[in-house]
Amino acid sequence: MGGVGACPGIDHAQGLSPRSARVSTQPSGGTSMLRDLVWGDVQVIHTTDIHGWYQGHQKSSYPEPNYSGDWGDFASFVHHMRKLAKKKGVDLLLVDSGDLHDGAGLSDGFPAGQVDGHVSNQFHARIRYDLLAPGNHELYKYENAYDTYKNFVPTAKGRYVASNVNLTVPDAQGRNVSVPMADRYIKFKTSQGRKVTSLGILFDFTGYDKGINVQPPKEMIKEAWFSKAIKEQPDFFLLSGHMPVRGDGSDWQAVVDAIRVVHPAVPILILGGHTHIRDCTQYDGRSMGLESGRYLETIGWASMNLSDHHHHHHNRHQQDEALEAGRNISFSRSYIDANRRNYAYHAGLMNEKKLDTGKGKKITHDMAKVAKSWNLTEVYGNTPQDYYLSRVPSNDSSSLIHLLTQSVLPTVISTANPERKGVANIVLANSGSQRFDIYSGPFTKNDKYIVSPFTDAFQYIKDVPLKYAQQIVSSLNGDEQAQASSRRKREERAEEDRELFRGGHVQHIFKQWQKDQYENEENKTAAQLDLEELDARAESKKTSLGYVTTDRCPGGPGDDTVHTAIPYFSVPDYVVSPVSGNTTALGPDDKIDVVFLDFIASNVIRILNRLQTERVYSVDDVAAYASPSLTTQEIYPEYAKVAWN
Ligand SMILES: O=c1ccn([C@@H]2O[C@H](COP(=O)(O)O)[C@@H](O)[C@H]2O)c(=O)[nH]1
Repeated sequence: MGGVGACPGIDHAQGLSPRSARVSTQPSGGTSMLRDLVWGDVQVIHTTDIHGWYQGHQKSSYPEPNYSGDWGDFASFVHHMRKLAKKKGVDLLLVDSGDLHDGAGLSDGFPAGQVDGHVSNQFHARIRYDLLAPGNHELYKYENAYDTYKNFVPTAKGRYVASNVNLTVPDAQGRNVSVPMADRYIKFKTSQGRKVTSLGILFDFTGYDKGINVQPPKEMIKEAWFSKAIKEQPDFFLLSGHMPVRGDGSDWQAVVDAIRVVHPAVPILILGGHTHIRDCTQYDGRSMGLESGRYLETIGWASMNLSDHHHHHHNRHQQDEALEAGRNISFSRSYIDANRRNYAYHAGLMNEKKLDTGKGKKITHDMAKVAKSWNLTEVYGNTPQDYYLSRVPSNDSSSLIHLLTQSVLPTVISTANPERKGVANIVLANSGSQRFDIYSGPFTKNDKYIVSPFTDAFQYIKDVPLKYAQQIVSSLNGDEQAQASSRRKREERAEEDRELFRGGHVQHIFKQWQKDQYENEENKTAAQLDLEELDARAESKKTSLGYVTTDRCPGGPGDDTVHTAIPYFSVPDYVVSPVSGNTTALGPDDKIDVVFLDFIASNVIRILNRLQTERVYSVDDVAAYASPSLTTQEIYPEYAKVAWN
């Protein structure tokens, strides 16, 4: 990695000038906080887990301005970088690793009758990619998978690769047949004439819909087509896949091993995804795997130098390969904060105004048009302050969970059933239903898809004695200390985590990553810094908040911007509102309504039956609560209309 330093040729003052109405605050620090990209003779720009965030992060509270670049800005960046690569006479490839939709308005806020992700996929397709692969979110619902297959894959012009995913589709005669979602593998030549073999591999995902099939990667490498695909020697393998580059649930090492049996030395570059983290590892001295975050916050950069050892026009023999296997390739990686300032800096432009291309501006403009016609810009109310998912303890007044349990649920849900008016209640929710911070300023329709995206309904069990009702949440959360102190329990937990992962769940992994970053930084603060530095850091902390990545790749820190880790406090899995109404008059045997999300109904019933033996609760005791029906997606809009206007 290049050191921290100003880029020659950048006009810092102008580089920081505010640009758009979208975000009035600039990204953290100045360009002196940026680390240079390292170019080799092959480089990749990588996106993964965009989840519908094509309009970028639009709030001005930190760290959001760091990720304020939208898809139009990214298109302009790619244009300049491709030009730069051409000038340098090197290869630059653009790769995506799936999960294009589910998570923001431009994918999920579509009008009735359309398919989730259809329109946002069309925006994705406006940038030419060299390689794409499917994610698990493309496969939860058959209609999304089919729409991707029918309407998105063809736009990739032979560069969408699905090595282990099949769909069942009607053939010309109307009979159902199982077919690969896209090419199993592809071979192509780069603009500098290098021969590339590519795969697109999804992790061992089990949560797919009917009509879809995913083959575990470890089975896939035994297929005859796989042997055929890797037989011929390319200049390098370029593999994309919705699978973390290492750790639980990562089968990349198995794929590398399978290739190494045939090609001990051919360079392998892997672009992964799924867990939403920034990460990098090397499988051997001639391969590297990069994972590039989530939500259009991070643009990954991977580069390698092949020319030191190996001219790509030469035919290689196995013997030469074996010789080369002992020689390492120099790789480099960076995690670019997705904003205009950083794009301009890395593209070597004088300032961010120089970034815009006609195509980029048109994409931004067209997205705004869609957002307007879908009412994504509709403002429900003005949020008075930031509310954080995990930046503060969950009993802090700036906690989103505190807001949810103490204000939103009591205001919107506790009073939602006119027939139960006057009957006290508690409202239970799983904290996992909450997905993102709420930042001060307008709370829009777009925000509802970001903050509380699920459409889980509120149900209730009536007449539960208060003394039992009040114990439900702590029972649901379990006794963690007892779990942690038991080895057997820990192993059970690992098994549970593996199953969660195969079903597609990753939230626990991302949270652990956030926690590690904060703890690393806290330890550093205590051990390495003197008081004066601590003061200076406290001052700069507010504006330099962001990811502080530690990975397994050489070359120093990978984040392209120097950041301070965001504080992290864990949140209990289940949370609850206070008992509604006048509680002073209530005794332990008085009966109240227990309201909860349908998503957690079976757990609530099980726990109630554990807490008491007076009666056996079952699904027959459960009824819809809110009338008209309100889902988790609607609670903030409803609250904003009442409390933030
Ligand atoms: O309908 C739903 C689906 C999921 N959740 C919550 O999400 C997590 C899983 O998140 P991943 O990112 O897939 O790991 C799940 O545990 C629930 O807490 C939900 O509330 N409603």
